[in-house]
Amino acid sequence: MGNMKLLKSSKIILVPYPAQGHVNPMAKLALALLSRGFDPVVITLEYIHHRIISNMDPKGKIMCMAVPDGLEKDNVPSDFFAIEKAMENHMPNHLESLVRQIDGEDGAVACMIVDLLASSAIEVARRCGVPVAGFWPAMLATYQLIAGIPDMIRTGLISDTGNPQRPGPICLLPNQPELCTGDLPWLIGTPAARKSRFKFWTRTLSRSRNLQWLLVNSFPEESLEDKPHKNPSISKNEPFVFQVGPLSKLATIKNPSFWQEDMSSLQWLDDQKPESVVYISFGSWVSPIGEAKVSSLALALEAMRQPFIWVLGPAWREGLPEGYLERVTKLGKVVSWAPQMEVLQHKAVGCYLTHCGWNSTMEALQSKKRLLCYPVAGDQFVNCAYIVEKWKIGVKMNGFAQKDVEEGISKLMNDNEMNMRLMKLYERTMGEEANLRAMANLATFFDDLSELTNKYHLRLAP
Ligand SMILES: O=c1ccn([C@@H]2O[C@H](COP(=O)(O)OP(=O)(O)O[C@H]3O[C@H](CO)[C@@H](O)[C@H](O)[C@H]3O)[C@@H](O)[C@H]2O)c(=O)[nH]1
Repeated sequence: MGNMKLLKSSKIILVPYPAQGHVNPMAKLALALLSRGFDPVVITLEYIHHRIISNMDPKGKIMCMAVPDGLEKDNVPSDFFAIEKAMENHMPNHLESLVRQIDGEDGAVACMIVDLLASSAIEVARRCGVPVAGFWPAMLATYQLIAGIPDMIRTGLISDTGNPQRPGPICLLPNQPELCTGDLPWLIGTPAARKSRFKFWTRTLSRSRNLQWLLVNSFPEESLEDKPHKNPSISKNEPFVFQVGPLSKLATIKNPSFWQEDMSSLQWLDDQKPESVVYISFGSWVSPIGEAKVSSLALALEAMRQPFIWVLGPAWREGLPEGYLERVTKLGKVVSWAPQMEVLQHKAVGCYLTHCGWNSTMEALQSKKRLLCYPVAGDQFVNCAYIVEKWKIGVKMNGFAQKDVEEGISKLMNDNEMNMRLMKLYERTMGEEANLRAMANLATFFDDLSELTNKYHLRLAP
């Protein structure tokens, strides 16, 4: 009897990193778990918990819990290092008590799924004796870049503090776009900031090395192997990779938005001509691109009489020329936060000027919209290389002078074959067959997990 009860461990704890582009795919994974009969519990830092709790879809089905973050009330960290501090110094002990409490005496937790960027939670799972899988919310190619750090140091491409020693190129796998050392995701900000980010990644890597599984939010076709596999380029002590995405297509629910979506965007779009509008958003996470660029883009759109809908948070608006918003009321719409998926699906939107965040990229593909790429930081340069060079469903912007914007839009809209490529890529990555493959990968993970958890609990049972 004891065993019977123990085998019923059905809770799966999910720990996302607290950024919109990380919480969204994790919520979709939670839904997929729910539909397989598990009870997902999403645990986030307090300040994020309060924002997503009322937007978590379907209501009441996915349990959300908070851990204290050590932040003053209403103090929302927007800075990478402030979040790192909260996740490293504050979260682990609180998370550990919470996990032990949920797990109870009979081991109710089947496993924890932890975003690799929240890697302190991997150690918590290990301390609690709970099986743990890693989650990578982006392309497998960007994970491979991080996992390749020891090799890059060994071959002298980068120093042991992550500093590029020569321009590149970096070879990932055959038939992949060529990258240069400038594309490495930790090269953001001052030399000291770059070093700290590099440290963050080496620590992430050392904690995730011995994971048994890694779930990746990308489509099986992205790499050479469709089935769950060990990373071909790296040593045997690596997790099994399960490509279970893109989760934006696999589980269709509304994103648990951190901010209120401006729904008037959709009515405004209803009044525009088909494919006439540029949607502009740089995601939730990158630092402002600077007042000069915002101003230049704003003036270019106005001079071109180019209809637009532009997501601009308060910190970004300072770059707008004086009186701009009043001047362009008919031409464009500036919002603080948009219902992005609905906007992208709207027939009035012709293309998307994007920072190339992975979720935005997948949502654009799902909506079959072409991309004007302006990568800013992190994995966005790699994503951009795939969009422009490998898949050819977008063009890269070099700047925001009127000439650049005109050239970008006209290249995009006059390329008659781009639509065809979009359709084909959509089919290959999100069509019925692709979905079945991603589901099958997810199912293999579940099988693996239940085999392990059964053994695990049987072993614990007297
Ligand atoms: O007005 C808006 C703007 C964005 N979104 C949503 O916010 C998410 C943004 O995700 P993403 O495009 O991945 O951008 P970030 O939030 O900036 O994501 C971070 O995390 C991603 C996954 O690791 C990385 O690929 C990015 O480079 C990194 O900046 C998407 O689901 C959008 O639909 C909205 O709902 N409304």
